[in-house]
Amino acid sequence: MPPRYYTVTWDQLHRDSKALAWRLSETAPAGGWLGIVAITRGGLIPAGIIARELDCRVVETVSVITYDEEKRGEPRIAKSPVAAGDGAGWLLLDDLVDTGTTARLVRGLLPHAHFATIYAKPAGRPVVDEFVTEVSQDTWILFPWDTEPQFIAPIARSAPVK
Ligand SMILES: O=P(O)(O)OC[C@H]1O[C@H](OP(=O)(O)OP(=O)(O)O)[C@H](O)[C@@H]1O
Ligand SMILES: O=c1[nH]c(=O)c2nc[nH]c2[nH]1
Ligand SMILES: [Mg+2]
Repeated sequence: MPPRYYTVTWDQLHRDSKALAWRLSETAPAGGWLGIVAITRGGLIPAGIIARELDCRVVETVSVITYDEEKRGEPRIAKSPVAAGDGAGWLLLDDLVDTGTTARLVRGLLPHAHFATIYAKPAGRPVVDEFVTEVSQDTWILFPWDTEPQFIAPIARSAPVK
C-alpha cells in the first residue's frame, strides 16, 4: 500500500476540472472538439464538468478495468469507444494517469485523440498530452466518490507530545 494519501474534495475536483477546461479551450482545434471520450468510471465526472465548460454535447465512453481498489491487474476493455473513430479531433479524458497502463491501452484504440487527465504521477506523465496537478508515484489519490467525511482524533491525542 502506498504510504501517502492525497485527498481530493468535490470542490477541489471541480476547480481542477475547470482549470483543465480553460487550457483545453485554448488547445481545441478550429471549430472545437468533435466530442469527448470519457474513460470510465473515473473520467466520467471530470468529463461532465469539462463538457459543460466547453459546451460539448457529444460524449462517448471507453470502459477499462485495471484496478480492484488499490490492486492493479491486467487491463481489460469492457466497452469500446465506437463513435470516436481513430480519435482525430476528439478529447480523451480520465481522472488520473498512474503507471500509464490504462492510458497506453486506450491510446492504442484512439491514437489521434488529445489525451488529458486532471492528475498525473511521474510514470504515466509521458503518456498524456496535458494534466493539471502532479503527485509523487507513492501517493494514492483519494477521490470524493471513494470517501466520506469522518471523525479524526485531535492532534494532541494522536501524536506524542514533545
Ligand atoms: O495509469 P494506471 O496505472 O492505469 O491507473 C490509472 C487508472 O486507474 C483508475 O481506474 P480504475 O481501473 O481503478 O477503474 P475506475 O476508473 O472504474 O475506478 C483511474 O481512474 C485510471 O483510469
Ligand atoms: O482512486 C485512485 N487513486 C489512485 O491514485 C490511483 N492510481 C491508479 N488508480 C487509482 N485510483
Ligand atoms: Mg479509471
